[in-house]
Amino acid sequence: MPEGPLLTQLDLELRGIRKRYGSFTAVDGVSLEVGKGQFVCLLGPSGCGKTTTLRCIAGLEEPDDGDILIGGREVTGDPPWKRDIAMMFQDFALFPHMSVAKQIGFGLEMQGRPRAEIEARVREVLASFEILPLADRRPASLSGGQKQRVALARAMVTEPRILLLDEPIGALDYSLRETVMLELKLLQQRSGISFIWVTHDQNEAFSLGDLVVVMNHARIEQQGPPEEILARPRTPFVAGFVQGNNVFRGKAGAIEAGLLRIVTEVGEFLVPAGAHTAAPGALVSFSVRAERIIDQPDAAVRNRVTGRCTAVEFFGAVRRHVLELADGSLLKYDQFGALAPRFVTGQVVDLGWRAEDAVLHAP
Ligand SMILES: Nc1ncnc2c1ncn2[C@@H]1O[C@H](COP(=O)(O)OP(=O)(O)OP(=O)(O)O)[C@@H](O)[C@H]1O
Repeated sequence: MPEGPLLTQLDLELRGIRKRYGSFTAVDGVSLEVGKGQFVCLLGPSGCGKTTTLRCIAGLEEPDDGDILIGGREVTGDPPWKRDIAMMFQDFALFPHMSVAKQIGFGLEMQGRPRAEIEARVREVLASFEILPLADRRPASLSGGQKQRVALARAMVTEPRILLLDEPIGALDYSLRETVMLELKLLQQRSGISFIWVTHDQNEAFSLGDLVVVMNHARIEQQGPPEEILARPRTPFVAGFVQGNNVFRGKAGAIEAGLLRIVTEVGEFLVPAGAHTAAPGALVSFSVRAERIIDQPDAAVRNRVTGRCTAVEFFGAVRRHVLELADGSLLKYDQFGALAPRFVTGQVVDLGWRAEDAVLHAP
């Protein structure tokens, strides 16, 4: 196939990557396209295959099937050092006996660059990561945040096309993470290097990623910009995994005026049918976000339920009410701002949502 302009613009392309360990399939047909300088987050629960996918991209694992292209060039059988990538691990893997300046220059030394060039480049990187005063220190004397910057500087100094990061801020104190995330995003944008960032933390993925790739059981369930994944979860797994969704399952009824009727244990609801053609009686699922729930809905609100409030929780700017429905399932209703709670534990209330606020999942 001729190499068109579109192909060469991609920093990374995975075509049907499959990796087995004995009879266990850790990655099952993963395909992904990463544009120039994109920030991609691989998100999913423990064991879903994120790290194995990253290790295949790095060349630390060889896939059983599929192709890997970096910068439009096939690299599937190449060793890591021939791939125009760098990696950063959760424990940072700094060399304990080397000064900060020395380890930042290490990759350039390995490339056999002239000494003067290495010195100049290391100073430049130390300055841009604001760690010049740490140049002569050893890793043992650095704080977690400082180690993180050194590891990142070391990974980015050779200007790889792609930086692969496995839970890179997982070891940092929670209070540090927000600042570090902001810094990392700015550094990534300035560098133009694509980041492939593995995390099980959806806050990280949604605040950093241009593209979020949600994995489950060795496969990609959904990929897209964060807004799209939040607003339009494609499967019940994605809807359930992403905070704040209420997921309902039921049987498909008729479609009228573009709305599919769904019969559940707690009532009948109308959901925009979109392009879906669910046969009557087919099992289907849909979700509605907690902030879309309406308290004391008026007659125009066609989807309605009754629930008993079991808890009122408060996180940051959101007050979440948890209600038990007739079948024992729980419904979340979020209220924004530091307003008084709408109701108290034990109270039985009517709630609803507009049909257009519900999202039908793919069959
Ligand atoms: N070398 C190996 N031999 C056998 N099984 C493995 C090997 N490496 C990974 N696995 C299995 O493959 C599956 C996917 O592992 P992977 O590390 O990719 O998951 P993950 O999504 O990164 O999880 P976590 O967030 O816990 O790191 C797991 O069930 C794991 O036990």
